[in-house]
Amino acid sequence: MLGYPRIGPRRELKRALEAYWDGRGSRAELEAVGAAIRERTWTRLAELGLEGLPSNTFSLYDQVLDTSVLLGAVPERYQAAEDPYFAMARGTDGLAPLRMTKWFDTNYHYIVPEVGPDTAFELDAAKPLAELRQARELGFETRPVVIGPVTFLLLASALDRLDDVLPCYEELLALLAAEGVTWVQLDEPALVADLTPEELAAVRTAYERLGARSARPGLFVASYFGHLGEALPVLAATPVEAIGVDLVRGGLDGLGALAGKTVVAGVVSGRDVWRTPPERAARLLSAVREQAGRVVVSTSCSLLHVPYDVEAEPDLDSGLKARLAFAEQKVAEVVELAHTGLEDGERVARPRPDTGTLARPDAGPLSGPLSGPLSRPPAEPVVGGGRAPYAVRAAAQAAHLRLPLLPTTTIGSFPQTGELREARAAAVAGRLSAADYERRVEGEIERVIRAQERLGLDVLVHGEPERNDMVQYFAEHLDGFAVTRNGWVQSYGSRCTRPPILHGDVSRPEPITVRWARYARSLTDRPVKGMLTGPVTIVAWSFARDDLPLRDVVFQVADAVREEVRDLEAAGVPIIQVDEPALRELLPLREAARAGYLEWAVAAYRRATSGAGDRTQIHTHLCYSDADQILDAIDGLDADVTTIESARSGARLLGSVGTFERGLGPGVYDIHSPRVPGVDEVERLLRAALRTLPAERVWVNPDCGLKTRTYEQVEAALANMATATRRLRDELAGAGR
Ligand SMILES: Nc1nc2c(c(=O)[nH]1)N[C@@H](CNc1ccc(C(=O)N[C@@H](CCC(=O)N[C@@H](CCC(=O)N[C@@H](CCC(=O)O)C(=O)O)C(=O)O)C(=O)O)cc1)CN2
Ligand code: MET
Ligand SMILES: [Zn+2]
Repeated sequence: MLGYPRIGPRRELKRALEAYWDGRGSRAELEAVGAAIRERTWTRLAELGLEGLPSNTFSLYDQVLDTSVLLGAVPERYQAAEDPYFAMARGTDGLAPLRMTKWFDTNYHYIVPEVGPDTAFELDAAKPLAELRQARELGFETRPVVIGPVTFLLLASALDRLDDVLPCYEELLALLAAEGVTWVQLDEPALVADLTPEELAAVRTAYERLGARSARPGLFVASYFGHLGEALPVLAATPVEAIGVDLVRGGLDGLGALAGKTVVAGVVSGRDVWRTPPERAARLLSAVREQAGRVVVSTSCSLLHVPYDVEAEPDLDSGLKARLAFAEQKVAEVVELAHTGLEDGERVARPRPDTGTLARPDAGPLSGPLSGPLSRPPAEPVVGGGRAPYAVRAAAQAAHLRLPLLPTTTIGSFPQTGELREARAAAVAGRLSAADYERRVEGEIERVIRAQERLGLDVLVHGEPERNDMVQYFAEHLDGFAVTRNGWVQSYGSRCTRPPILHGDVSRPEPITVRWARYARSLTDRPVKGMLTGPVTIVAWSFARDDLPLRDVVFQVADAVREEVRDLEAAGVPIIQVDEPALRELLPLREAARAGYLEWAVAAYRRATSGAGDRTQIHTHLCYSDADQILDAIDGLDADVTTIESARSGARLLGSVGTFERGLGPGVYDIHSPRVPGVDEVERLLRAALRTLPAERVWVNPDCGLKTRTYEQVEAALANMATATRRLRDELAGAGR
């Protein structure tokens, strides 16, 4: 398999990281936890019978950041920091972190490499060598995994530096060869997107050159998240010995070009939690064997994107559980398929390993997630929606809400304190009664409302204290979803989610958020906005059934959200925010499929929101910096106000949203970093926004929700945000507005 979860089966790494960051633990303690996780992983994989064990798939924060360090791309300004690695990842008091963004179409986030014309690449192979040696001491021979040069430079937007970076890779190959390493895995997921002729030429140059070295391990170039397309024949013509293909998403086209190569056949999906239908896998493996020199059975991508172990889920329905495979089960499938997985039933002449207790549950034949016609017919699109044109709505809302110029607001969540999480854990375990838990939530809502009043914010939120997560919470209250107890998947750094499992038809048995919105409203005279997660995001951050088109699944969720919007409005909530931070995430990696996706994704959002009256102000929130590509779609959502991440990339974003005709809140506070932005900094970002947008339509808000921050940080940052806003308001008033 191409990579493995590394947060630890009980999130040991998360705890160790957070202890280190808070000064409760030492760097040595953190390293020891990492070493223990790696040891456990190799031991387990070997027990499962996996033959090709990878190393260097562990990371203390992110594998792309590790690659920046490997290649010496550590910007000067971080070099003097006490811990440059975490300074790049998270920032320090005086230093903003590097940008963070989504890893292809996943909910994993990587640290964007900063490579300029002057970046002096210099190999620092300490990490891969240390992992290799640790594995050896434990008796395991491993295949080091590093991100390949083309993907690394494409992520850095610096492909022009290829000639300068290749010597580092050459040196790495020589070092690994000297260590006696026989294979190295170079990850090149960027090759499954549309590539320009220059980019294809870079693939050729890179692998011709690396392949030409005499003292080197075998080169295994791993592609994933789609089909290699035009890059396939290019790669095939280079001397690399092995090529990994994602047969779950990519299919068999063009594999004839790989005749002399080892094909690492990704037949077990690393992107879902369903067991692999054995007939489908066998068919694929047989087809590959006819075309390729040698076939290696593998996962379609790293297993980083799935939880560790189905067996850690005592509460899951046994019928559902029997259909599920997490990382351990998927590795067991790979091993099983390698021994029996050919269509003609021919056995590979190798002894079968003892998979012990980790063999699949005996639940009858493997099949897809669902069998039988369980579903409602696909929903009919809601045509046009019931809402008046924006100008009409805006006037109705202005009269109703009476907001000042440059209204201030937040994105929804307030800090999830330790006490709150403990109370929720106690309630789940039955140690705290439902009534007591609800009182705790109400207490927290009151605290959040009072804090916002004190800070002088204009549109208040209730703070989302009742939510463990913006997707899991809704999944827990909708039929058709199951949630896990330990199914954690890393999202970034120490932050994890438990993606719900969407296995059946979706419906909303009763209102979900209304009682909390009502309670919040009862505490204040200021407008409070209701807070919902949008249908695309709920599905994107769950593991969705794959027996229905994604569009139909999203529409089912949209109908449930629509009911909730209606109920909030009926309860008198004047502003309703429906978040779609994952709208961009599901954008197909290839251009040809994008318009089709955006059309139904936007239709789903409108279906969810268009039941609201004109006087109800609909907000949406998106948080990624590269919104440029989908601006028309964001516009198509037809939300009255859009709040969007921009603190770290303001200028670029503002350049493209200048034409946006409704309310817009470009984020002025980067909430992903513990750093508190100063008044001047916020003011500068606001001034930049006011240069491109008319003041009447500008909102003032952070980049995203505040749940990962502390109250101390949040209150200081929001106070600065409010002060900067007042300065600009006064200035605009003085200028005769
Ligand atoms: N699903 C999802 N994807 C997203 C985001 C998001 O908010 N949700 N935001 C963007 C960035 N990604 C993020 C992902 C996770 C978190 C995050 O804060 N995760 C929390 C866990 C959230 C959660 O499920 N909390 C539960 C469980 C908390 C917990 O750990 N409880 C303890 C016990 C209590 C304690 O002692 O603290 C335990 O179970 O052991 C709860 O609050 O109930 C974390 O890693 O710390 C933030 C952003 C993009 N993708
Ligand atoms: C990842 S987008 C988060 C939006 C959500 N309303 C929050 O504030 O947490
Ligand atoms: Zn957000």
